[in-house]
Amino acid sequence: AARRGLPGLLPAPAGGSARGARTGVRLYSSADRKEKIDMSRIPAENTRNFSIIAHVDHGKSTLADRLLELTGTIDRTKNNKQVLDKLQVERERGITVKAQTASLFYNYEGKQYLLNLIDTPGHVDFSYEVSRSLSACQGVLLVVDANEGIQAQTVANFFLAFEAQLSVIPVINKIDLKNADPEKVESQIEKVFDIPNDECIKISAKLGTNVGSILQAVIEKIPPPKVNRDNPLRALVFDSSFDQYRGVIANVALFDGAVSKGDRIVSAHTQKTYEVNEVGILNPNEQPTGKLYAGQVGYLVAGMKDVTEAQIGDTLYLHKQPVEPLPGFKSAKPMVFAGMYPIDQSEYNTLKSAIEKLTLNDSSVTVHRDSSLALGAGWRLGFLGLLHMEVFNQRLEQEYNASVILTTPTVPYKAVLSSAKLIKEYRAKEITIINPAQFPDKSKVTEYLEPVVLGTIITPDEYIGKITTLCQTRRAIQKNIVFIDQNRAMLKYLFPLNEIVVDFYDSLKSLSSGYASFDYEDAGYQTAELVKMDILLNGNIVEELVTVVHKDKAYSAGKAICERLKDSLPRQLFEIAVQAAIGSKVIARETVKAYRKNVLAKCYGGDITRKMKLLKRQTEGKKKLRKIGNIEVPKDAFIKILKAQPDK
Ligand SMILES: Nc1nc2c(ncn2[C@@H]2O[C@H](COP(=O)(O)OP(=O)(O)OP(=O)(O)O)[C@@H](O)[C@H]2O)c(=O)[nH]1
Repeated sequence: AARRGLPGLLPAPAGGSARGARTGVRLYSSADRKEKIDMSRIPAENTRNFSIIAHVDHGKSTLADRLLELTGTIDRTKNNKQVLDKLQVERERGITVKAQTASLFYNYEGKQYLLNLIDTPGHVDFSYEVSRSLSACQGVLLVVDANEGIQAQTVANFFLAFEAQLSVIPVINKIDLKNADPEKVESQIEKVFDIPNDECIKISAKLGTNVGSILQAVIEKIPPPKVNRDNPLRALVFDSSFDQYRGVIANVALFDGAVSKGDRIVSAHTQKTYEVNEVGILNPNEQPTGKLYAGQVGYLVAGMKDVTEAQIGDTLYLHKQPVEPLPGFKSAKPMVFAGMYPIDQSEYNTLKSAIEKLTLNDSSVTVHRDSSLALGAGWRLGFLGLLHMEVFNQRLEQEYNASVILTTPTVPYKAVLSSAKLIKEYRAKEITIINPAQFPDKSKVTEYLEPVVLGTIITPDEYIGKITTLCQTRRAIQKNIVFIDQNRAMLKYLFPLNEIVVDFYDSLKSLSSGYASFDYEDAGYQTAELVKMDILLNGNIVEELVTVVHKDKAYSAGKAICERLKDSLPRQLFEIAVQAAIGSKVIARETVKAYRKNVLAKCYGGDITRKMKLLKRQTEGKKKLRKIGNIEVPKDAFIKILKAQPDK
């Protein structure tokens, strides 16, 4: 089953990440050194394709830095920190979002090996990237923190690798920490994953202790890729990005044959033919090699100018030598949908092209055109979780200078229709609702269905009581509980997705002082009593805030949203009624009082320059305002509400 998408983990503030500054990192330029690399000299038997997987913060990127240094790929005299985290958002938030690839050359027992390392993100929202990276690998390093031990995502990632039948090398990291207990972690690994404890490699990625033995294990324990260089080319596009000047850069893993600069290649997906302009390895910067052979992993530029041309999961082959396409990837299943609109409709086309380019690099986002009376023409985007949504939004801003309006995220509900008219309109009896504004009325449906997920929580036993209570308030059903050592338990719960999508992780973290971890996988749908809730300002519906809620929670959710909205709305010249309503029935109300006359008088006070200044500031501010009726709402008022969802 696909594992993905946890919401609510709103990361450390920009720039001030707990892991220290990440700026000033320079990649070692190896352009001269390896210009003439002859890739044919490295047979598939001497190639290893592997990935590092771990729970968030257990040290994947730090280990990757050490492996890059040890193999001379980057200069070890520099203070390298998370070299593979290239995106600005990754450096600011201190998390890996995109999987990156690096080819390492290593001499072992008189032979030269090519070790292709694919770094993967740790956060659950990005586990789609993990499974995609694994399809190009034969083995993984499963990194576990010697102090924290196995966490929910260690389990999830292990099973991704296990299901893909990859060799797993367990690595216990951070043995330098004062409270490290590698023996305890070894026995957890044996108990949960059935891996004999003498197979664990104990290291400190930070200090570099024992990292060399990892390279030996990679060579000895991970099998080389099974490929055939004599067959015609068969290359899997496992990632791609867009460069303004060169067009699409495809990351490829070669399963058969070879590809050279100047070759004519065909995309199995579009059947279009291209000429290869550049081909090479990632070192970790692009390093042209002129040719790549089966078993190798690298990049390729072939004049694909349109973002739709390089589909991730596509197979490339040589012109006139068609092959059976590789299986590709299951497409990602979005867990959270939100509307996205340009702040000003004149920016529609610019935003459209930015979204297209960014979705090429992040193929797990789904995009549908959408429009709204109040917000104009826009899109409805599907994300793997709330953090994923935030990161996408931030990347749009940082990499494309786009600023957008986002609506309240919703999970994909379903409705079984009873109205013949609607069945005809949708040409289906069961429909999926990804836009709360289109939620059909109770009188037109037989039943509503909500998505559910199977959640795994790993926690020290002292928090079990509090966690059980939290899960109950989220309508969860306990499925299982096992102890993974004397004082750590693994709990399994069936959750309605909408109960965990926003803030569950934050609540779990705070009640367990940060010690409990959480991950989940898709578990289908269940019937539910759902209602559509509108939020109104002086009687006008706020399109951004239409939501679907469980009937039993409507009152508390409505009240909390009204309170939050009241706090984030600036006072205006008149009173504002903030209401939550189901149909025509108002279930909660708050009031934002008007400015008092004498405050206004004081403020303007006859001082003309002061008045002008105020007016100027107001016009500048107008650009960031949304008008609902005659009420001016700052754009970030809604975002504040999204982030601080009601504790139901
Ligand atoms: N003491 C100690 N700290 C370590 C060690 N390895 C990593 N760290 C620290 O642990 C933190 C997380 O390390 P990262 O390498 O960024 O972790 P990650 O698993 O790549 O995290 P994501 O990319 O966000 O999934 C950083 O502050 C590292 O400096 C180690 O061996 N010892």
